[in-house]
Amino acid sequence: MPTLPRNASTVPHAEPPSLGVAPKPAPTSRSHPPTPTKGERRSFSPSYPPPHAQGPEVSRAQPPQQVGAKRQNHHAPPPMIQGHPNLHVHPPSPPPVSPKGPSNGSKRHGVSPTLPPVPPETEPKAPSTHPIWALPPPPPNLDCKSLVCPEPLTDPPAGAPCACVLPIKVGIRLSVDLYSFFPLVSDFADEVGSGVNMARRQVRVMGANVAGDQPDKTVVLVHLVPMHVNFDKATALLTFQSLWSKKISLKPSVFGDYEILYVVYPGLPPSPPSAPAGAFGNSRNARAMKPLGVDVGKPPKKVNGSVIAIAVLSTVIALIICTVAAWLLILRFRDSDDMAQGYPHSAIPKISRSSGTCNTLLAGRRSTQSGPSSSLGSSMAAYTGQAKTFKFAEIEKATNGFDDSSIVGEGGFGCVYQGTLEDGTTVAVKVLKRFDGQGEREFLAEVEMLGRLHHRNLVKLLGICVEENARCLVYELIPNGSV
Ligand SMILES: Nc1ncnc2c1ncn2[C@@H]1O[C@H](COP(=O)(O)OP(=O)(O)OP(=O)(O)O)[C@@H](O)[C@H]1O
Repeated sequence: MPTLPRNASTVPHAEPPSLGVAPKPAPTSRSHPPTPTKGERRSFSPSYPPPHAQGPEVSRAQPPQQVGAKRQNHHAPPPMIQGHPNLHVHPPSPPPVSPKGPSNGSKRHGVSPTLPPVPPETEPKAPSTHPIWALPPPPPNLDCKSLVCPEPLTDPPAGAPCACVLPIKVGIRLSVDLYSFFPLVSDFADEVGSGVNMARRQVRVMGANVAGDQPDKTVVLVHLVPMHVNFDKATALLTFQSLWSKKISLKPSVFGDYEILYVVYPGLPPSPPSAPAGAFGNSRNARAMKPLGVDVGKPPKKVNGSVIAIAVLSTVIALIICTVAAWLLILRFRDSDDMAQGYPHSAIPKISRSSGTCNTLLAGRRSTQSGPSSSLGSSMAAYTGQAKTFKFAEIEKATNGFDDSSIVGEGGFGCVYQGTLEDGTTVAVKVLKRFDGQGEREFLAEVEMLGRLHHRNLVKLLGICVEENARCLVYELIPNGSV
């Protein structure tokens, strides 16, 4: 941003170039608005609406940071170089080197671009910075004649209550030279006002200057004045955003491309803002700025909900598949184990005698098939004792269908039933309750032992019953007592 002179000491005491208009002494009274010559009015004064109408208001230029007690009044002195109260406003000298040249302005306004520059006064040497050229003041607000507003306050816009107001200060760099800008002040104020949604009378073009070392550009100082004492926070922020997001539609064909330099108001973010995207692009300094800090890398990416759902679903399905596979394996091993024992698990019906204390596992299969089971086949085939092999049906009939009333006792082998064979022989029938390897071994051991041993103190084994799902030992019945 070009350096704008803050006070008279920074302003060169240079005689503005002569434009063929004789300087006039500055009026000293507020009641004397500037009376530029015909040529001046045509060339450099923005058009103003009537004092109380909506329209642009232009007053003395003040640099954005200037804080002082300078009086700003509606009847400002005629345009002058800031700090030179006795000098009339003259249009700035043509830029020393301008691609466009002052021909635009002169063509438009009849000002000769070839006017020879007037040598500067002998006093201080002009600094490299250009002075702010104050623009003609706005028409007086007749309602607030006695109002005196110290910096940074300023007079209210026409139609507003008579109270000093605090303006938003805006710096804008236009891609037109200073000569070309002055006659466009009114249009410029119109477009700024519409860009920030403010009434025309709230926009004051305070001054303009050549943009530093860019003679073909112009820095314009604009005050946006509130209708009341202050802008509310929302309005100020909205204006701030509108400006930085370049919502002002300045005609490129007239003003060229423009650049916001600063927007200053209490409570607003610093200028240029850092939050909005592209805001740095408006600042040459900010472009190269990079905040110091630790690069912690990219923040973790937010996980999509559908991804989580898919992951959970996949896990559940995998768990189900594993469970089913494990269950099938278990079943397979159990079946193979049963097969190894000769008893297909599914083929062993369980008959639970709920009544009585004897929990007997019986073969429920009422098969007519007789003969040893597959697992005992070889062992029973080797049995050469005198015990008879009974059919299951015979044992079942003898015990009245293994009726609970026939139970005479229960041991480790199983339940013992008493029964009567067809030939009238009373017998005690032990029914094997364990259909596992141990039960089978016990069964065989007892059969082997009792088949070979005969003693008066040993109960006599009359026979056995070995069918697919039944293992029974048939003894002579010992009446009246425990054996
Ligand atoms: N031949 C039999 N005559 C009458 N009752 C019997 C006969 N054999 C067994 N019992 C009855 O059945 C009960 C259990 O007999 P079992 O031989 O099974 O008993 P245990 O010898 O105690 O058992 P384990 O089979 O563990 O040796 C006996 O206490 C008896 O009351």
